Amino acid sequence: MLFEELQPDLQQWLRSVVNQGYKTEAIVDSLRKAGYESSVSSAVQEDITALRDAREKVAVPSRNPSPWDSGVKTTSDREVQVLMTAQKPNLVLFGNLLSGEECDELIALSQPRLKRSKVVNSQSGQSGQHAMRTSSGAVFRFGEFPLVKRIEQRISELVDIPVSRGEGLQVLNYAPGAEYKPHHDYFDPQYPGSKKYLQRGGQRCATLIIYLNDVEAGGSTVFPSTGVNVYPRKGYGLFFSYADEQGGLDPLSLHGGSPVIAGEKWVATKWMRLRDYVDEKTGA
Ligand SMILES: O=C(O)CCC(=O)C(=O)O
Ligand SMILES: [Fe+2]
Repeated sequence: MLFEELQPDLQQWLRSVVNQGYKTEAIVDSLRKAGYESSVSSAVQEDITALRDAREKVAVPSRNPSPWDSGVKTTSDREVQVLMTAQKPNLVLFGNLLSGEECDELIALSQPRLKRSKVVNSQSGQSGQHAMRTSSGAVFRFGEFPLVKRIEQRISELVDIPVSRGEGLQVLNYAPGAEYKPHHDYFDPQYPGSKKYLQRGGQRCATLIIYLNDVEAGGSTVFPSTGVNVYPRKGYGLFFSYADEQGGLDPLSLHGGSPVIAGEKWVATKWMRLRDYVDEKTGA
């Protein structure tokens, strides 16, 4: 039985017990005790093996000493705080990444071009509106405004990924009730719709979400497979990486923007590729 065909609750439980290191026999045994038929419990054995293999292939090995050990990272124009790191998934929470004025200016620049956000259909590769992503968004071309150029340069120095490997900076706005349901930012190579995206700069390997305002309630960035939950704070940034050169992808990077309960939420997202990114419209 394919992992995707299992009940979502069962998928989540399996991920969690595999991540906690439980042995296959113990997991299957628990399923039997919980009343699952033996045909189901034996069918999930393959899924368990696949989950474990994927975990072992996880991107970005931990570096020792870590580049974040000093708790700050000084770029050519800013001293950014390193507030928290994790390895599974590999993430870093930054403070003081943007000033309050920079956040406000980015929101103002995006406002005239906000449009309902889209998602990519994994089968067809077409992008379109979907209930799983109910934000509005705007995309900037490389260095389109001096502020965008400055932020792109700062991000590149901060996470050590060349500007040329970044997709255009996106600003997203979530009204109350809007959300981005859990998803992976990488393109799963087993789906036909991923092909054309993978051709433009290779796999997506990392994401930086910059929070542009404080949200009154809700709107956290949540990683359901690990229980990590990050609340938006103006000027903070959340970086996570999930793909390596060998094709390893980290399923634990599953994440979403939880529904805004009160107020609104503004973020800027920078997605990064393994190779130089080729823009669809400009071809460069
Ligand atoms: O809004 C968020 O917290 C998540 C955004 C996100 O997942 C993305 O832009 O890829
Ligand atoms: Fe995402």
